Amino acid sequence: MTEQLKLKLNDSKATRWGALVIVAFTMMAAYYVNDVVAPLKTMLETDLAWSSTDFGFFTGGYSFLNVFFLMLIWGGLILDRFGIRFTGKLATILMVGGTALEYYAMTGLAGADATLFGVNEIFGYKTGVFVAFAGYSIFGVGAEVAGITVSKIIAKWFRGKELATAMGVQVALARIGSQAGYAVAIPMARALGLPSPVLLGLILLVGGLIAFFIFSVMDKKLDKQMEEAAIAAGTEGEEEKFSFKDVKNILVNPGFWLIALLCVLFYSCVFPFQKFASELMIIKYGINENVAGTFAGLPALGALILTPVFGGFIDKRGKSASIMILGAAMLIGVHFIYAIPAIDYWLVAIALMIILGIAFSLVPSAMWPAVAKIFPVSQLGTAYALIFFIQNIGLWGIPTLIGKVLDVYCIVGQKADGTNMYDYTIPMCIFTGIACLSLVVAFLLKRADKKYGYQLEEPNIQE
Ligand SMILES: NCCCC[C@H](NC(=O)[C@@H](N)CCCCN)C(=O)O
Repeated sequence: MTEQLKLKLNDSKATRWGALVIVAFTMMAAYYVNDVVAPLKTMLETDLAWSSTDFGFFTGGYSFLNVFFLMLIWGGLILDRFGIRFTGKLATILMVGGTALEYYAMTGLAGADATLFGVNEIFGYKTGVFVAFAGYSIFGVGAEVAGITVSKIIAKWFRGKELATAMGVQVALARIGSQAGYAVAIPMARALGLPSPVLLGLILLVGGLIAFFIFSVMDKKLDKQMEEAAIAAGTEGEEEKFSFKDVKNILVNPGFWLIALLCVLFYSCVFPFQKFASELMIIKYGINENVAGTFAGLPALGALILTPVFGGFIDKRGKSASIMILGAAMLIGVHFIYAIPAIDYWLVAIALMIILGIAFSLVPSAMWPAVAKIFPVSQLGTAYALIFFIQNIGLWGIPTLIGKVLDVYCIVGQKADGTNMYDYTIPMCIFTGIACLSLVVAFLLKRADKKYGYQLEEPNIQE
């Protein structure tokens, strides 16, 4: 009986995986909203008069507040100070509010002449574009803070259990949200109106908020059980708290900088590329608009299946550093072939998307558990927040740059409906260059692993 009483909620496999599914649903909704506007780029041009610069500005909005107002850093501090339940709810509320604003911009402020408080231009952007950007920026703060919160939740609920697999499964579930966003956006927008996919995202996020409240009840119970267990073991009050010394320790670790650099370079070649990929599919490869989004979302679909598979391999065999090198090398091949003007056969485009999906599974499944190998658990939340912060610089800068480059250097004509035709060679060369840098960093990480003994090449599960 006493043994029974000592069992904590997360000792039950069904309960801890149930908790994971609940918070993963919130993240799935977040990834859906994050990606659902990307395939609508051309429709935004025709229906709302957005230019490529407007689209790049909006897309970069996801990271704007995180980078320039250090929101991820504040989010990390709030997380460590006020805990996962408060931060998770706050982050989800921000996502709901931001998406509602984005939806309003695409309905109430649609078109070039829309005005808000009598103005039809804010900082040189159409009012509708700026408000959509503001909404997406608020959503981006919520999504990123929710991301670090969920990482910490997994570390808490799965410590000493299936930690890496749980992280892989959470990322895989998030990819379902991305793929759904890419797949439904155009057909739904055509059938029910341009902003309807965003409205669906808003509804999903409200569901995600409810899910987080349910999780909070479970987590509160777990905390109580942990306290009781700590009192019984005489270890109460020994829980490691956040300290500013941790930040210094993280920043002086070369492993941190190499992972952060690899993260920003690698992800800058994937997420921002995907935002423009639907249009690339349509213009360069002649793929039908209705399915272009589905193809652009293929990496997410591949990653959904492969991330847990590669995670399992890494758990058993190790080779994380080598796997990151392989993923970065594949990324170079993909972007380089997309950049070649003469190769415009649609099957090649799809094959490359599938290869990108494999690379997109290899690197994250090796990278995120590697962070947990380099840093002690007490520094993990802060380390993830700092890495996400640096990554967000790329997620803001690259789409902004690509949008501008498209408008300034790449317009090659106009379609019958008046929208621009773009030559994507220069943007794809930019992505190829960044991918090359990521390969260099991956090699440096492998060298640092040998030098500093991070054990990245060792399996996680010792037999
Ligand atoms: N335990 C960490 C999991 C991170 C997963 C990773 N997400 C990110 O890097 C986010 N900062 C950015 C998400 C942007 C979504 N389009 C991932 O691979 O998704």
